[in-house]
Parts: sequence; C-alpha cells; structure tokens
Amino acid sequence: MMFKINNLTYKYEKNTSALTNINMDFSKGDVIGIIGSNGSGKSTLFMNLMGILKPTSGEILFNDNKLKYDKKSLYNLRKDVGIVFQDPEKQIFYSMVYDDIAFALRNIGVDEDTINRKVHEALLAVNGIDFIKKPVHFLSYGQKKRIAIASVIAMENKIVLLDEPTAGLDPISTRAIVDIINNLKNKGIKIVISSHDMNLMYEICDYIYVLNKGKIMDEGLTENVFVKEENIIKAGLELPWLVKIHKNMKLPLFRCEENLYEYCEKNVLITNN
Ligand SMILES: Nc1ncnc2c1ncn2[C@@H]1O[C@H](COP(=O)(O)OP(=O)(O)OP(=O)(O)O)[C@@H](O)[C@H]1O
Repeated sequence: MMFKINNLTYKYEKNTSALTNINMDFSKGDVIGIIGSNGSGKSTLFMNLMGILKPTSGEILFNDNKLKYDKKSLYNLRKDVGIVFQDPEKQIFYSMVYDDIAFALRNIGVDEDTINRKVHEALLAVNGIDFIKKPVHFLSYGQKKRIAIASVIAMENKIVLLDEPTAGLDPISTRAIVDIINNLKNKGIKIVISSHDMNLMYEICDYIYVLNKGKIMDEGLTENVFVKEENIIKAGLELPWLVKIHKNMKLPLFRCEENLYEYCEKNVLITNN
C-alpha cells in the first residue's frame, strides 16, 4: 500500500504553482513528515493525494497504479487512505458525534454491531467517549478535531494523512495524538503527517520532506534533515529543542527526552537535590 509521486505540479491559478515538480516515495519511512511554513503547499499535496485536486502535471501512483478520478476509483482509494483535514469543520457532516463517526463505516456496508464497537473504540482512543451522544456543534474546536481523528481510526485505513493534527489542541490532547500515531504505526498503518510543531515532528517521524514555496528543499531521515540548521531556518521553520541542545551544548543528538535524561544521570549532570 504505497504512494509514489512523480514530478507533480499543481496550479490553482494559471501563472503560479502551489506545488512544483514534487517527487516523493512514501516507502522511505513508516511515519513520513511534511514540513514547511504557511503556504508552502502541504494541504495542496494532501488534497492531491486524496484525489480531491487533480495534478496540473505529473502523476501520483498508488500501489503502482496511476490515480483515477471516477467515483468508483475514488471510493476504493478512500477505503485505503484516510485523511484528517486541518479544519475539522470540513470533515464533519452529521449533527451527532456517533453518526458522524459511523457514516463512513455505514457507507462501506459494515453491520451496526461492529459499527457500535468501532465507534466506542475510536472515541476511547481519542479520549472522547463522553461526546458519543452529543451534537457536534456543542463541541469545541479541539474536541471536533479529536472526533475527526476518531473517524479515521474507526475506518482502519491502511494509510492515514494527518494535516496539522495537533493544531489548536491542549497539551494532554496533543500527547494523546502522539500515542494514537504510535498505536497506528505499530499496527502497520502508514502515517503521513504535516505539522508546524517541529518538536512533535522530530519525535514521531522517521523520514522528512521539507517544502519551501511548493518545492522540495530537502528530504531524508529525520535526524539528518533537522541538523541542517540553515536549511530549516531558510524554510521558515525552527530546530526542535533536542537538536538545539545538541548544537548549543555540544551534547550528543538525542531522539527523545528520556534519552537525554538518561545521559545526564549517567554523566552526573543532574544532582539529586
Ligand atoms: N483555493 C485556492 N486558490 C488559490 N490559491 C490557493 C488556494 N488554496 C491554496 N492556495 C495557494 O497555494 C499555496 C499553498 O497553499 P497550502 O494551503 O497548500 O499551504 P500549506 O503549506 O498547507 O499552508 P499552511 O501551513 O498555512 O496550512 C499558497 O500560496 C496558497 O496561497
């Protein structure tokens, strides 16, 4: 189950490209990160992958087949590929939380008992079981976002695209999203994620594409991409704090907070008082 993008260019208007000559291969990692400043083309890329937008030129291959845009092909694509849009309002169609999550499952003919179980499981996973009987418009932005993520979890897609999944979420909900992403990854689900939170991206992604004004400015394994400070700054982004510590304090490069503490304890940089 894989996307490959060859020379994708997308133009909303005649003379300006939102994406220019993009080449990507999502077999390069389990959790693929797309980073770039506002307007760099991340959402446009996701909409091309979902078949919502059609490339102006170039091609998108899914399982070695060129994406097709008739109803049946898109229906099949969306059984395998789920998306959580940046704006949860774009994603929520039904007035009741339960029906909203159940909708896509009903659409593919899942029986009501199974739907009931999946809706419960998905809401538990996003820490939102209390919302199950609520009308969607009673919920806050962050709560709606969690419902949108629950819908994708319930669908058990093979690839999940997450466009800014933690924007507007409080720290507890953000941690919950990290756990969800790790759970999906452990189930063998491929994640493609965009976020402005470089600490989050550094923690969860294993392969990164850097977008700048619609072009790929750099790509590579997460730790290799994030140590190139000049590139990251040029792309309008900032270094993750663990990379800053590595650069400014001449400490080794740690991939997670715990490793830093272990190192400090071993090297008696932390005293027990
Ligand atoms: N509907 C549209 N019509 C015309 N231009 C658009 C449209 N949507 C986006 N663009 C332009 O395409 C470019 C890429 O936008 P896109 O939304 O993909 O960026 P992004 O990286 O997702 O940004 P953000 O971080 O702000 O979400 C921008 O220059 C934007 O102005």
